[in-house]
Amino acid sequence: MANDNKNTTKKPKFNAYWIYGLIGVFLIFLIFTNDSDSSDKVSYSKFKELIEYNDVETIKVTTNNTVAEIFLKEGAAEKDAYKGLVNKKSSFLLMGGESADFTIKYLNLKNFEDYLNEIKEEKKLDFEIESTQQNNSISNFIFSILPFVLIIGVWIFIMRRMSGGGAGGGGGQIFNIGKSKAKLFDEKTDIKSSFKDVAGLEGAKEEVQEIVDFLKNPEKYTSLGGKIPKGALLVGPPGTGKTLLAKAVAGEAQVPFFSLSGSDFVEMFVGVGASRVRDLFKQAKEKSPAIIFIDEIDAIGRARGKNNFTGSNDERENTLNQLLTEMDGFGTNTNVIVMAATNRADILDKALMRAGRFDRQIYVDLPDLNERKEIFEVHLKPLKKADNLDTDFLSKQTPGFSGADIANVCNEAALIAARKGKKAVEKQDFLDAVDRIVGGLEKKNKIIKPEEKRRIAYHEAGHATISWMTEHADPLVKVTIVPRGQALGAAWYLPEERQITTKEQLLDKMCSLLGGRAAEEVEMGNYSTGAQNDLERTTKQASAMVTIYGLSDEIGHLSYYDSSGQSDQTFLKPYSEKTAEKIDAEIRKMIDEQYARAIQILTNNKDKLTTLAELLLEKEVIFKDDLERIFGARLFTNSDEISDSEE
Ligand SMILES: Nc1ncnc2c1ncn2[C@@H]1O[C@H](COP(=O)(O)OP(=O)(O)OP(=O)(O)O)[C@@H](O)[C@H]1O
Ligand SMILES: [Zn+2]
Repeated sequence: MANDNKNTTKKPKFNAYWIYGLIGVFLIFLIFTNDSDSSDKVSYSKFKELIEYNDVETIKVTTNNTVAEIFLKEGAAEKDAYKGLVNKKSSFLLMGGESADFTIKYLNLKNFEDYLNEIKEEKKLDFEIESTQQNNSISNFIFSILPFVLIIGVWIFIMRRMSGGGAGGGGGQIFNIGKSKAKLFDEKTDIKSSFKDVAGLEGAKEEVQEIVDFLKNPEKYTSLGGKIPKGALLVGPPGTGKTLLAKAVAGEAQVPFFSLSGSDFVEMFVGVGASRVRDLFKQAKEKSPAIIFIDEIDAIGRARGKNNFTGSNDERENTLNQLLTEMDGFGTNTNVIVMAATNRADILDKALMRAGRFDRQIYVDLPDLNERKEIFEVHLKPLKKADNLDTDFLSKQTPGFSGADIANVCNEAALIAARKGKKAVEKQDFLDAVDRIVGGLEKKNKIIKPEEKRRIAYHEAGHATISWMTEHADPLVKVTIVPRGQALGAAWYLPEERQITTKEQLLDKMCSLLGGRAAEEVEMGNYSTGAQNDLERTTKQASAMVTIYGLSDEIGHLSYYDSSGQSDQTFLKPYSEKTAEKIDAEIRKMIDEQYARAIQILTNNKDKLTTLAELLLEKEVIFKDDLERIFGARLFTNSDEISDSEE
């Protein structure tokens, strides 16, 4: 989250009365609604369980509030399994009603009725459907009227207070609930960010440059009939500068910037989220060209589940649907671009990523050594610091830190120096600040200890060495030990373009996958859990080679794969136990052989492995050039698309 909220503008002046009033009304409302179905709501699965065990006597389905009341059989409520679920009936009895043991909410009356009809015979239960609550007892009548009387009373009271307070037009504010909560940063007065303020992130900046160009000069693009991007998704760990980057785009393009968080859409009132989305886009269109920035979009963008019985996520889904509709709705001439940030792209609804929505994903990763240095330089600028301060040194002390962590270090160091009455912030203050922040980060498991870092460096160097030394492995472009998502380090490859792969190629690939663990053994003499992903991939690959592609001598030219996916259950394992044993042995043999080969290659090239690992420890990220310097030019050819990485 950006920490420079002081730029906030155009926030309506608050009149506190209506908030208190609203809370009052809401409380009253809660008290009464809770009383009128004082029995506890149970989940649908619990309900099924009750039915399953024949514990339900009658079900009373009311059609006006999608609630069904459930009455248990004599004695069932005392069962241990339902302890704590069955309610205390006192409050309801006061009002002269007969209390249900449970209630559940159902979603669709027709489906629910069908379901009940289906099980009625078997489970011997009664159910009745009543369209309105016809309860004529006087006390019930009073109790059903009273809340409304009270609500209206409070309402009148608030309105009086508000107009009495003389706040012009204050009464209208209550209706602002459906208005977007976006903070507007005006391009002329508020946005001072530019790409200069964003240190590092060269790749990401290059990608958003296109958005800047477009916002500055939309005609240039549209006149050629090109389609303009509507949305870009910034993906990366917290504090890596996603908000900063989006704001810098607005600053560079000199357009207004609407900023809000995904959770701002979600309120307790139904329909508010969707109406806020509508309002946000309306405002942005009025000011276009403009940028809308939605931080933490996962709050509304999580994958929509199947409509479950209780329909609890409806509100969030409505909000998401409205967002999708708005994004589809505005044409290319609207000149509003939506940028959103998340650190969990994997849980987002796929519909968000479809063409014409957030079809661009921009990765914003944790900074490497050099980038950290640049970030330090940005945040050191406003500080009064000692002359001999060495940013190289500082960035070496902060592996795994995000940009926000570094900003924090600088601020903390200044505070520490001030507390000591110093005239300038000194190296020791930064070290103290780092210690303090590491303490916090260690709890979050983000900090890598020096001996772990060494192991990661050797592991990655192992992958790199093998793929450089074997003919068919994909050549490397980059190796890093900067943590990235779940991975502690990674190596990127140039895959050769090929439609079919030979056995030799697959074996070389396996060998380089195993190179990480092999390097740990060669250097440290033991293994770690760090190779889990490598081993998983190797095992899957070997298994596919043996059982699917017919690439094992022992099993021969057979494939046990059924591409039609229609084979009968009994044919899932269309081989004998004996063959199964052979398959296991073949997979094991194949992997063992490649592992031994990896050990061999690394032992023969131990000096190069060491040079590479030490260089990695020093620089954290190294490129093809560095590898060439260590190993000499690679003998084998390659093409130019970057493939996936190895951890
Ligand atoms: N690359 C960077 N260059 C300079 N400062 C940075 C950088 N990355 C982060 N910062 C500092 O960290 C602060 C927080 O960053 P920002 O809010 O943009 O992170 P974020 O990725 O949006 O985080 P979150 O996911 O928590 O919202 C920024 O205001 C800035 O001071
Ligand atoms: Zn690995």
